[in-house]
Amino acid sequence: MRLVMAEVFNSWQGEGGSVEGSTFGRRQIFVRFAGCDLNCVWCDSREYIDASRVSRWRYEVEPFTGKFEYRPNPAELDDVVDAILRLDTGDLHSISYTGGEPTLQIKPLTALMEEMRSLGFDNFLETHGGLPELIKEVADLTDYASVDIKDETAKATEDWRALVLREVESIRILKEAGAKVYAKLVVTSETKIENVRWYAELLKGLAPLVIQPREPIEISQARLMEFYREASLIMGRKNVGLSFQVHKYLNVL
Ligand SMILES: C[S@@+](CC[C@H](N)C(=O)[O-])C[C@H]1O[C@@H](n2cnc3c(N)ncnc32)[C@H](O)[C@@H]1O
Ligand SMILES: Nc1nc2[nH]cc(C(=O)O)c2c(=O)[nH]1
Ligand code: SF4
Ligand SMILES: [Mg+2]
Repeated sequence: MRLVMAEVFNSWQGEGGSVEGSTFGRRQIFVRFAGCDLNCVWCDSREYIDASRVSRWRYEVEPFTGKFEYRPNPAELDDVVDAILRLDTGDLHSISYTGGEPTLQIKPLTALMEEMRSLGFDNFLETHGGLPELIKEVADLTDYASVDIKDETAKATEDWRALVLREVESIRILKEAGAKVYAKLVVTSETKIENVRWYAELLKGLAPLVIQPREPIEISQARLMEFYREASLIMGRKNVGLSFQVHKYLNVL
């Protein structure tokens, strides 16, 4: 089976903060799929959005060396499994499937999640959650999931409100399948407080929320904490947390 890959590397999870279901600070192997159907203005993986332009993929040869080997796309699934197992440092919390959007290549994603689970690994799905019908196909294979809520200011797609509703549906599907799920909202200085209230109402009683400033950070602390407070008043003070892309500050992948 073939798939269009971006990269495979070993690092620790830099996002998710401390809410229930977060894998922040845990050692993972990141399997980044190429291709995305959205176009968030602040996407830090932009070079992988158009899969037709990702002619080769890379895998780290030794953790934290930044040394990679390159292979042409499409990748053979077995080669991706080999790259993951070669990077197994014996202390892995889980395997992170990210991208681009991993659910767009649902067949190879499913096969990979099945294979890694059969080898005794937990599966962490990092998804924009905009494709609930595809989420259904991997929900039973998902142990942990981070599902984005794409704020209006992400400009991810035309009908952003419909996207948010699909993301909430994906969270529900994953929860019902037994996964530990949290929602991640990337905010900017332009994010509207009334939208934060709307997201919080949708998530109340469903899943905890992390609020993650868009990097590079341009939102004020005051504004960030205003969003935090509004969400907490609606969702409950134990169900909201902050998340920062900590790996970027420590210059690790
Ligand atoms: C690159 S995306 C890939 C997974 C999936 N397509 C998604 O958007 O959730 C992984 C995570 O990085 C976050 N992210 C990407 N660029 C960011 C930025 N500039 N600032 C903050 N978070 C960012 C996304 O919101 C998402 O939670
Ligand atoms: N260390 C580290 N943590 C991450 N959390 C989410 C990431 C992503 O790009 O999916 C990511 C990433 O790229 N690196
Ligand atoms: S959905 Fe994820 S990969 Fe796609 S553009 Fe947005 S942040 Fe980037
Ligand atoms: Mg990243």
